[in-house]
Amino acid sequence: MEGDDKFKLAPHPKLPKGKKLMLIILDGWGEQIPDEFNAIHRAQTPIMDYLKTTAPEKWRLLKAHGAAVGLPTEEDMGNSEVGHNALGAGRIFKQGASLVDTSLESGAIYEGDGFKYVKQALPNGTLHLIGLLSDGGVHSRMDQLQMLLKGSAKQGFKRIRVHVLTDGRDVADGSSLKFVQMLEDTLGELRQDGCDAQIASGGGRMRVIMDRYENDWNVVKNGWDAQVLGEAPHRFTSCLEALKKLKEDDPGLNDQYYPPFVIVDESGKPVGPILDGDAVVTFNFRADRMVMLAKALDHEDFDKFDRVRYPKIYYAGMLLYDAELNLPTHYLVSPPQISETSGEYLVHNGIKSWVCSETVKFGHVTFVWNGNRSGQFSDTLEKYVQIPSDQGISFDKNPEMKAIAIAEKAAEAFRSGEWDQVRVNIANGDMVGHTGNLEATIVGCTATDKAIKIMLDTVEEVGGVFMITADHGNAEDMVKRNPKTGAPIKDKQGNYQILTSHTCAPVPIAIGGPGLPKGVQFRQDLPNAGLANVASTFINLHGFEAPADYEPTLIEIVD
Ligand SMILES: O=C(O)[C@H](O)COP(=O)(O)O
Ligand SMILES: [Mn+2]
Ligand SMILES: [Mn+2]
Repeated sequence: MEGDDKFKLAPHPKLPKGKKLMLIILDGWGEQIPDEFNAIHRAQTPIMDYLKTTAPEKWRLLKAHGAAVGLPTEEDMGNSEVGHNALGAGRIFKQGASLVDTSLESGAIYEGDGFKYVKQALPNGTLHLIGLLSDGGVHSRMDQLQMLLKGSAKQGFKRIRVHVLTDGRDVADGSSLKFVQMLEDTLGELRQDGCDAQIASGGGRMRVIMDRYENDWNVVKNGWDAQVLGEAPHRFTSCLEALKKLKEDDPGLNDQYYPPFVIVDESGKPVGPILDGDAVVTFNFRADRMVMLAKALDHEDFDKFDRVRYPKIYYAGMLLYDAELNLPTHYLVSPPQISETSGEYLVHNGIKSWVCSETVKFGHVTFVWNGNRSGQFSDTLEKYVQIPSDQGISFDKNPEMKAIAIAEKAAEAFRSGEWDQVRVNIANGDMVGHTGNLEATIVGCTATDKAIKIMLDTVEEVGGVFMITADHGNAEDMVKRNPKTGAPIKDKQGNYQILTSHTCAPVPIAIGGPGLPKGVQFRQDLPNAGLANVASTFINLHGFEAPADYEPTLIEIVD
């Protein structure tokens, strides 16, 4: 691995090689006003508090949303995919959301090979669109779906079926009613123009289709049964009716967790199973929660569950979801090309990395960190360790998650002296934050700080260096706010409206440890720095100059 000139980094003029670095990514941990809805503020976080207050020259904030992570607008909150891409790649790439916008606006999407393939279903095939109904901008966007629907009808599809996944995670719980109404309006317009367009099935994203990293294949099977086979435990004649009735029967039900349902006609027949000769597009641009379905749709050989029927279809993803696996084979828009990421530089310069998270974030700190690239750059210089996440429960039921287990394993790896970089992702702030359960999120954040203590104690013991940062905000704000005043918003019943989503808050970054060379501190001249500035910084701490095209380092060395 060593010796490839393209990746050879110059030694840093001042910083020595050989330092051991503990690199901790807190998922969903932003900086916000310390009020009662800030779960991080409410939690016991003595270590993070200490870092913030005792060494201001080694603590600062970073941008983690909008343009700083390649998203279309400054209103776009950050997310794990764009955050880990920026952290690992050291540069800002236009992300899927922006690329799809451009392609839809110019119409290029209909000229590409992907849509041409889908059109092979014409003249008789139905077009099925499957994806998340939301304007969260994390996995998909409502306005993109509306444009795609209209565009597809113009391209000649006379029969369209939409299989909706309700959100409540990147947007407010309960908002799915609004999105379904918007969708019905668009479908109504298409019907007026002579296109038979309808919703065919639905369900909440966490119970239907959108599992990730093979945590629970049953979630995908639920979707397959409803969307492809037209079979589900619930049958309704309209999607709005489904959402209302199911919530009446179970008032605590969150949009994320609607059970699968199919829409049937007056005779009780499902209106849109997927049949031979049909076209299917999964319209999420983000990959992680579409990969499993894409495998089920694309792979002739598939053994994760019994598909019962495997229709011969023309399937395309909105994006190529996995470039290594070439999955799916057909796609409408090319994903960002992210190469020469920090991990590749590290192995070519002999830096050994040990990387760990629990299942729900494992792919983020490995695959996404490496520019959406599967596998390791080196079998000898890297080790990726996955700790199984709890299955079948929402994370507020066990908000400590695997934080301590990850920390203990990381501490052990660090103490072994075998690894130059020990990199972990601690998931609690994000995964518990998404449940909207404030008390549980507080517990999750307390557990996170305890995990940090375990790792920093080891850094202290071994004489190493640490860097702690986060990928985007979430747990620091658990209430919807008035965008102008910032005041918490109450609903009609007088209850505060829970915020389950990420935020646009900046995230902290802290460096330290007994091994941090004297005089290293954060520069003052980069007030707008963001996550993409982190890679240069840790490359410096390993004793190398960062690649010339990376965003500038955050540190300087004062005498
Ligand atoms: O997929 C999810 O869980 C949310 O939509 C976004 O969260 P993440 O970006 O932290 O994964
Ligand atoms: Mn995240
Ligand atoms: Mn999240």
